[in-house]
Amino acid sequence: MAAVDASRKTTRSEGPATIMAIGTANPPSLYEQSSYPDFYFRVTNSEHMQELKHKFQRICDRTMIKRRYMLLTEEILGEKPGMCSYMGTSFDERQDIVVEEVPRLAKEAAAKAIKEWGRDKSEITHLLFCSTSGIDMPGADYRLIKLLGLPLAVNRIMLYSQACHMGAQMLRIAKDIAENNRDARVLLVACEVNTIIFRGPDERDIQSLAGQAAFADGAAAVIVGADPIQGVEKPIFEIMSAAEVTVPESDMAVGGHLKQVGLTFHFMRQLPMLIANNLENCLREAFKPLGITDWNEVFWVSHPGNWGIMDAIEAKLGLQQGKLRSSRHVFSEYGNMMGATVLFVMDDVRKRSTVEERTTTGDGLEWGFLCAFGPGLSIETLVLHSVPL
Ligand SMILES: CC(C)(COP(=O)(O)OP(=O)(O)OC[C@H]1O[C@@H](n2cnc3c(N)ncnc32)[C@H](O)[C@@H]1OP(=O)(O)O)[C@@H](O)C(=O)NCCC(=O)NCCSC(=O)CC(=O)O
Repeated sequence: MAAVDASRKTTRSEGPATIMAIGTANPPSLYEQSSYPDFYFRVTNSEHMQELKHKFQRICDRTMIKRRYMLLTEEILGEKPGMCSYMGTSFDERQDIVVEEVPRLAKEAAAKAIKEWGRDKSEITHLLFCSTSGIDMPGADYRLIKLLGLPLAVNRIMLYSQACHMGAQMLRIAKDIAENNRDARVLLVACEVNTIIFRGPDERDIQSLAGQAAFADGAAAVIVGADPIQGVEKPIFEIMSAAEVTVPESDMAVGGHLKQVGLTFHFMRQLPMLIANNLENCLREAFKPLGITDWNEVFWVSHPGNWGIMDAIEAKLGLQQGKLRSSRHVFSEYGNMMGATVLFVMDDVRKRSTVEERTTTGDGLEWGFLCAFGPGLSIETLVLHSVPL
């Protein structure tokens, strides 16, 4: 028994899982939201639907997004008529793109994270990859290993088709791996290429139009490990705890279905209130061990969802203006990149903290709350600990 105890002790980490590097990437084509309706109605041959175009313009304006990146261009779409119609059979057209492009964009983000980490890529022990697009065998994780030249001994996990809470879920899984495997170094990647969701307009499907107005492409990569090597690895945040809750009877709140026509998308108008009403319990549970009950005492790393969701969270929880500054900034500059978005927000919080000469990586505060929500309704939460700057 003593030998088992000793062995368990030596195979586990001493300190908490620590975020050591973050890299992000977007495809080159940048779309200004103000002119996106012109692009969208032109490429989908829908200029005759002027009333719907005006509604789409209103929806685009209401998102508060300024610009977004998208892999798709007029040239690519010109060769993909199925994708430009509302419900044309188009699965193969989409797959041909995303199977190649998801690992390619992921590689860009991962290479930046590895560079910041400062150690050799051969010392990555685990790879966690999530994407809403590009289901394939072997998967995008396997392609990424080859593109990056990682050792074939890397332990891989690939999760497809789950959407916006997955970046946070990857952090939860990475925490368990890092703390249960001494010296593990986990590369986690969330990569979203919304080619799978692009489709032409239809006046009976405003929820799909809202998706066309908000979703965007991006990849984020994070390196997580415990007991950082002093002088080599630089901690950004420590992960103190992680949890997921599923809100009962809320499977219709937001979701999608992968079909021959690509990924369909729906969301309820009540989504902002549903999220805000359920977040306080998550906060209470997460911060109970620390005795924190004032949500302005912590820094915030929240998946934006949409502008109304952020407004509802601020109002319901009495957050001071500016608590969701990074979430609003990322949403307006990049749109909703599903699972990757919350990792962009985390990157923005630590970079802004440096630029604004704060005392810690978390806006000058010690403890932070990371949250993301997606189909289920699934709410992922993490408690983060900042480090001094
Ligand atoms: C579409 C929105 C801009 C609407 O914002 P507001 O409700 O504040 O604005 P608004 O009321 O003026 O609505 C603008 C127009 O859209 C219409 N409209 C809005 N929501 C609708 C809905 N659910 N069903 C049908 N119509 C809808 C309104 O009637 C209005 O039309 P009219 O102008 O004719 O009166 C916003 O919801 C948004 O940014 N959505 C992006 C997509 C989204 O929410 N994704 C979920 C993220 S959750 C997430 O990230 C998790 C995940 O996806 O997994």
